[in-house]
Amino acid sequence: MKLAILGYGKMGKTVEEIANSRNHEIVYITSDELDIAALKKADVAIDFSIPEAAFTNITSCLENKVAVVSGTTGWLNQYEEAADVCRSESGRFLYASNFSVGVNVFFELNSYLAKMMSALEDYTVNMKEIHHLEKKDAPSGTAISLADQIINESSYQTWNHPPQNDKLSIGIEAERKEGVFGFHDVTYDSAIDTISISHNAKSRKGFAHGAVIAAEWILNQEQGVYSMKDVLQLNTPT
Ligand SMILES: NC(=O)C1=CN([C@@H]2O[C@H](COP(=O)(O)OP(=O)(O)OC[C@H]3O[C@@H](n4cnc5c(N)ncnc54)[C@H](O)[C@@H]3O)[C@@H](O)[C@H]2O)C=CC1
Ligand SMILES: O=C(O)C1=N[C@H](C(=O)O)C[C@H](O)C1
Repeated sequence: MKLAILGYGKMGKTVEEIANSRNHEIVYITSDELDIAALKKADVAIDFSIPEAAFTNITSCLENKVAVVSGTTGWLNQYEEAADVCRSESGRFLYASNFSVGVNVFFELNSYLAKMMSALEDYTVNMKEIHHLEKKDAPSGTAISLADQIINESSYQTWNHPPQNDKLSIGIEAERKEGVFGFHDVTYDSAIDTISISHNAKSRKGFAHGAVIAAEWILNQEQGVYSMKDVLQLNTPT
């Protein structure tokens, strides 16, 4: 596959490593505004840039018939607009707040647990994420996905950060700490006991591996707006 890497920071460099190990050809790397002629040499672009650049990077790919996989967080207020551009350009677009296989299993577990807990009124849910000091956005995209999954399965209506004590809103705590690649915890608490599920990333390799797998997958798809659920086809309980 001919690959473009949009955003050559911590994730862009890890994607390069994984893509090389899977014998893909990297035809374009940028950490700046796109050179469209160079971009058009790629079959698929992988975007791990900054919140301010993600929307333009994604829509430029779609307008130039390059399939695009994005993991940049902090720009999702424009997600529906990007999906509309994908549809009107008959393009291929996949976004994931977290590409690691383990987190995608954790997402399924989170939805399942939320459904089970929704009838148990003695418990309140709260969430915590911890990331490295350079992270620009808070709460993390993954934490927002986890909160949205709980909202879909329960009477919670929204989330807030920093956390407030509110029966209708899920409190999300965010901590920034040297060397943490990504930690997420969902806790249900009552006067009697506590139930917690958590995921801890040991490096950035899982995120980059998932993004390259998604790029390989989207290369063989028809036009559409996709998620990691489509790629992984996890065997989830109903
Ligand atoms: N979905 C997932 O699995 C994961 C998502 N992320 C997200 O990916 C993003 C990048 O993370 P890191 O690599 O850690 O950040 P980073 O700060 O190390 O790298 C971002 C890079 O983008 C570059 N950049 C700035 N303007 C650009 C533009 N117009 N076009 C292309 N690149 C541009 C910056 O110069 C920098 O090199 C963040 O939003 C982060 O939250 C990070 C890890 C996993
Ligand atoms: O910035 C990061 O590093 C990460 N960002 C993503 C997020 O915001 O959820 C995914 C992962 O947790 C690492």
